[in-house]
Amino acid sequence: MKPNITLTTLNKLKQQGEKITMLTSYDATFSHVASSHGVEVILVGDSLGMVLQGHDSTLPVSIADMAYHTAAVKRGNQGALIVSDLPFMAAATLEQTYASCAQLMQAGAHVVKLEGGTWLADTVQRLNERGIPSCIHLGLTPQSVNVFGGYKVQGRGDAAQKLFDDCCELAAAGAAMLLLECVPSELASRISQAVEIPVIGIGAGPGADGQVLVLHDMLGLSLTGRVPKFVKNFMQDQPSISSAIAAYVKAVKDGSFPAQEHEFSA
Ligand SMILES: Nc1nc(=O)c2c([nH]1)NC[C@@H]1CN(c3ccc(C(=O)N[C@@H](CCC(=O)O)C(=O)O)cc3)CN21
Ligand SMILES: CC(C)C(=O)C(=O)O
Ligand SMILES: [Mg+2]
Repeated sequence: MKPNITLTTLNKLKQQGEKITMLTSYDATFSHVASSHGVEVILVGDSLGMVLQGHDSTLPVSIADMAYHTAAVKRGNQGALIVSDLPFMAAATLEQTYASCAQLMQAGAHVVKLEGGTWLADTVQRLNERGIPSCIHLGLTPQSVNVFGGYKVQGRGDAAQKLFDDCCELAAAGAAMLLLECVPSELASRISQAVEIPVIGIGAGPGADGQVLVLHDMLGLSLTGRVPKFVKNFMQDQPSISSAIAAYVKAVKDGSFPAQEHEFSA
């Protein structure tokens, strides 16, 4: 039996320069497969609103949905660290944030993930005091798609320094992890080198400390036929789902994923 993955494990991997692998999963069976094929972090993502529920954004997902899927993931998990998304408006006030986090942690999450910037610094500190480590998701935060006016690359031009400063401030406030989505590779590298905590990227280039993809995307399954640039179909050259997930882990570990074709420039 391998020991369970904890934040200590992830910090050690970063220090040793070994890439961290993260993959979304929403049920017991896929969590069993992912965790037993070397995926260190399972993300119960609110992307389930799109890939499981068929919505055109993540906004309709409820805290009850997230708790339900987190509980299922926990039952299949073989030692991975479970990170669960706080869905849209589940952290609008501090009281609500506590109640939402309690539901996710009691369902089986080890870490909660919140979308946002420095305005979360106080929340991060208060959650730590209450025994809840947090991962802060910055860059393209899909719950703000209506503010952005589409799923667009973030952190270009003048926005780069602001994003860098936000990441440093959240790390100093005590965030356990950062997740950067759709940002230029150079910026993600610079942030990963500047903070001590693990930085996971999706569409953030090879310089992040780890990578994440949506399970359905890397299995080549799409409802719309339009996949983001950062996605690679790992089923292409593999005979089974298990071997596709193993190939993803290997490609992240050996640095062959993400390749240049999956990156965004400044
Ligand atoms: N299946 C799935 N995969 C995901 O990665 C994902 C979800 N769902 N749902 C929640 C968010 C939404 N995400 C998205 C969706 C679209 C793009 C996209 O089309 N990006 C453009 C970049 C446009 C630009 O250049 O500014 C691309 O070409 O990839 C990116 C992230 C990531 N997340
Ligand atoms: C795309 C990843 C990072 C996510 O937040 C999700 O799956 O919900
Ligand atoms: Mg999400």
